[in-house]
Amino acid sequence: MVPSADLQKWGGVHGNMSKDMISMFSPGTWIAFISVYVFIIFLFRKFYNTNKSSSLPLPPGPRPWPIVGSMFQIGKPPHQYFTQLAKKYGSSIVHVRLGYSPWIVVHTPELAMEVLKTRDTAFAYRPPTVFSEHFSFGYQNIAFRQHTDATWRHLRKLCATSLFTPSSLRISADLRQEETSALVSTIRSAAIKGGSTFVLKARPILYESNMNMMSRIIFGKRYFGEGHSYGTEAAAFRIMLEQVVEESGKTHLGDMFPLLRGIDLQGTEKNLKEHVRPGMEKFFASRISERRLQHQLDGGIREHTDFLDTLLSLKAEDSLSDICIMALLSDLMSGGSDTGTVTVEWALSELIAHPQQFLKVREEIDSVVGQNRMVQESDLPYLPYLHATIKETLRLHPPVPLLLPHYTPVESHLGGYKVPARSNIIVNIWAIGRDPRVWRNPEEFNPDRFLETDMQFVGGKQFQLLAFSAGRRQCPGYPLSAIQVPHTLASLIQAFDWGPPAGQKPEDINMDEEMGLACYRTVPLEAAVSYRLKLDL
Ligand code: HEM
Repeated sequence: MVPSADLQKWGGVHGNMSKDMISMFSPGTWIAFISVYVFIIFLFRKFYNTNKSSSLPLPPGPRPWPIVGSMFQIGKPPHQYFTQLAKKYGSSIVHVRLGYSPWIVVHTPELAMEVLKTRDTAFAYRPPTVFSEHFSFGYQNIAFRQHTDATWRHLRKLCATSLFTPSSLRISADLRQEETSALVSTIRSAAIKGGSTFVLKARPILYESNMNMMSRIIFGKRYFGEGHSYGTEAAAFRIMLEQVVEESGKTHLGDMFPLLRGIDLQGTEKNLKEHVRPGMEKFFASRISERRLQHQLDGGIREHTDFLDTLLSLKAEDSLSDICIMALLSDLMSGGSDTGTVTVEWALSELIAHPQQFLKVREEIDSVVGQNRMVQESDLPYLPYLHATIKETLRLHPPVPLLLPHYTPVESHLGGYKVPARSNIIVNIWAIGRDPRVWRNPEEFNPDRFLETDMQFVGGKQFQLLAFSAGRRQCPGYPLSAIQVPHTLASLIQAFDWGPPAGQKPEDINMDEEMGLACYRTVPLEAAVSYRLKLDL
């Protein structure tokens, strides 16, 4: 059963009932009522509760303050805070209470396997949250729908069999190549104009390129940079993105105190309900209706050129409601936006900080592709060191370091400890990626370690390298990222020399992290960049 509905119903029922009930009874009747209620619960727990996990202890963790729990102790970024807690309590599983919400955080491949594989069915739920409810149009998307829901399985299957198949990805190969070439050409113009002292602020330009690529793959339009021609529509798109990023970073009291949900003391839910969600709905509904019109004008002969075409042309038995299509579109846009951007930004940062490894990637590309043509997606299978570099980057800097929260609506157990009902189950993949018991010299950036093993991101065989997660909730966008991220990185390394800005040394590159929609560099990357290929490429 989806727990969200229950929680909201309880909040609503309490909210509506309390006034009438209070005036109906005298204080004495109330005290008697509460005493009987507590006594019945005590008897029930003592004699009828056969749940074995109840007798287990909770995992160790900070002693929670009354009511607020450890809300005010949680440090930033949270993955580093949890890692410190695990060290402090000498335990690979810890328990932290935030308000009334229990969080169970695991820090080893073995416990990750228990969450994501062995007991996947028990822990693949998602917690109901204020943001996820509105962002997903009422839990209609993949990321926040419960895995027990048949439509969730249908949506995941659609991704695997229609959107991210090798043949559908081949269809979008040309547009990815165009966007990567546009990225190279924009940086080249800026570098030539800027001369020998040119310093590139990498993140905005990587972000715009990534968003253009995603929006073209998904609904055939680009909204950033030169050559986009959708004035107000592009503005609406950007506003929508900004709002989603801002809202996703907010703490909602209703998530930690479910009974406060209806009151919305901070007014944050009102904003989501009245501005953010309608803005998203308007934007995506317009894309759907204009495409339907286009299909009518084309007389049904339009080929499936992007995801939206595919989603609107599904057979009757597979077809989706408009609200579900909108939720899926927002899922795919947000899933693929910052994750790809930060991966390339972190990879460039590490390579600038490690010039020897940079030269190794460069030499590999030059020897396979040469310097007379741009690297293409078809070259990727012949660039093992490039892939090892991306694995090493994602080991140290997973864009989603705690995965999305998993959840259990009922009491359970994990690693020999009790897991209370309605707990968030968190897999700290950042900690696993830096654990000396799992990796030799874990803090060292050394892509060579992946040349010695055949460790893959997906496949469910190992639980050390979990940037795309595993099991039921494993990232469905992996097949796209597995092409797009290495291709973008290879193109940038092939076309440009990269180094720290004048006056800085490679070892000065700051690697501090902060959390937003993904895990970013605290100081966005700035690099000295110069073009190295022929100008007519
Ligand atoms: C470097 C790129 C990416 C990384 C590192 C990444 C990582 C992740 C992670 C860690 C999760 C959470 C899994 C869990 O909770 O166990 C996830 C979920 C998801 N990702 Fe990705 N992702 C990437 C790219 C993409 C792309 C390109 C798309 C779509 C176009 C996408 C769509 C999704 C969706 C829809 C989910 C929710 C799955 C579910 O809850 O069933 N991701 N991703």
